[in-house]
Amino acid sequence: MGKTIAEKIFDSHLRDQPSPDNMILSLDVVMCHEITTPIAIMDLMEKGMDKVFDADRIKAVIDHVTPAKDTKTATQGKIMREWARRHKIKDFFDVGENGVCHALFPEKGFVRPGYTVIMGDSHTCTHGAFGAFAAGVGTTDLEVGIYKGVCSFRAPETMKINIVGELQPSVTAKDVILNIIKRISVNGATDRIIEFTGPVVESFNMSSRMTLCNMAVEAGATCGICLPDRVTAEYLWPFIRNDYATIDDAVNEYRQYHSDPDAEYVESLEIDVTTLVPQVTYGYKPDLVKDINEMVGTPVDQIYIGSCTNGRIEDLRNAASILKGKKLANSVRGIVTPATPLIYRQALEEGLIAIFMDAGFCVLNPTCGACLGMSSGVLAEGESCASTTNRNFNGRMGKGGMVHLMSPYSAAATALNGKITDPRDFL
Ligand SMILES: CC(C)[C@H](C(=O)O)[C@@H](O)C(=O)O
Ligand code: SF4
Repeated sequence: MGKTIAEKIFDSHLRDQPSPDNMILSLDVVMCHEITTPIAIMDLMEKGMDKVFDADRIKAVIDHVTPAKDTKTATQGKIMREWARRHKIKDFFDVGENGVCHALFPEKGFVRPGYTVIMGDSHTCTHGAFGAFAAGVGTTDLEVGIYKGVCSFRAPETMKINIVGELQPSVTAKDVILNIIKRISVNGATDRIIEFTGPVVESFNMSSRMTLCNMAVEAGATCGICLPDRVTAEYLWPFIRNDYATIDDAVNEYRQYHSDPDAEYVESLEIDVTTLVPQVTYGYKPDLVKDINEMVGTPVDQIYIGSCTNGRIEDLRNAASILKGKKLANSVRGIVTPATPLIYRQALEEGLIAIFMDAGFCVLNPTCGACLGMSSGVLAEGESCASTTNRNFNGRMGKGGMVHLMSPYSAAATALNGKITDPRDFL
């Protein structure tokens, strides 16, 4: 019987299998940020187990609230910083070099096809865009991962979503994934891996693939995964050029991870995106999604462009293409957060930062901040935000606040009118 990509990755990393549904895998990368890792560090210290399995395989960043906003977040940063120094973790990113983990780590080339990756963060699924198995875990698993470099998973069950058709201008990966979550619901992929396949995914660059995989968890999935191909190899080329004579060699090797034609899936769906229009959420769950035309005119108070979902250069370019030479409405405030320092620099060099500033946006340093309502753009009660992020839970960006998830194109169009606006009006 054939195997899926996830089954192949599990097979190649299997250390032990105490029961059919308890597969202990070796880990290639353990990622850490300052919200969940300090708890694990403190616990390991208390148990006299302050050790890391392999300092080179640990990647750490202070990203959620940075620079620190108060004593609590400053302490979290301090614990991470001291731990990274103590264990000589060289890939540790502190103020000035730090960016949103799921944008920064791919940019550094830390994730490769066939890898196993964990992090104490639910959007770790983003890294599946590289053909890796990447899952968010709780504190106990994180501790074991840091200490021993292994993690226990259930046997993988994969749901295949084949995306076909042709996207219309200003309809993006964000609209595709919002529409998928709408169709399958927030529980549609619970405890499953979503394998995204088909010509639309193949045509996506890594940034769009990351957007797609990023929100797999919003449908309950453990991981989203794309098959690694030439696009993946080209993105990774600066990091793998010493390992392969040519890009073709890398592409050929990556083929070993592709799911076999006779692999078994728990469910297979096909989605034709040809008639898909921009999508927007309207409630407190990411599956409460409407076509944008049904939401047009809904007033908002804030626009937020950033996060691990849509804070990459492509996203800033898309938003800037609509904002260029225009001003945001008087009734709204706009915030843009390039997800990493490199993206920030690129945006500066390309003149995008000037476009945002001329439009009246506040440009922030790379951080999660307002995405999870912790800093830098928290909403007041009763306020709403047009946001390129991934979660619209009640109070997500501030108690009593409402979040409308949408693409950077839609957020930019909405900024100009102060109410939800179809970006196709600006084509
Ligand atoms: C703080 C962290 C644990 C959390 C997560 O796991 O996703 C955050 O990144 C989020 O998006 O809500
Ligand atoms: S940007 Fe938002 S969703 Fe992504 S890791 Fe940070 S808080 Fe979580």
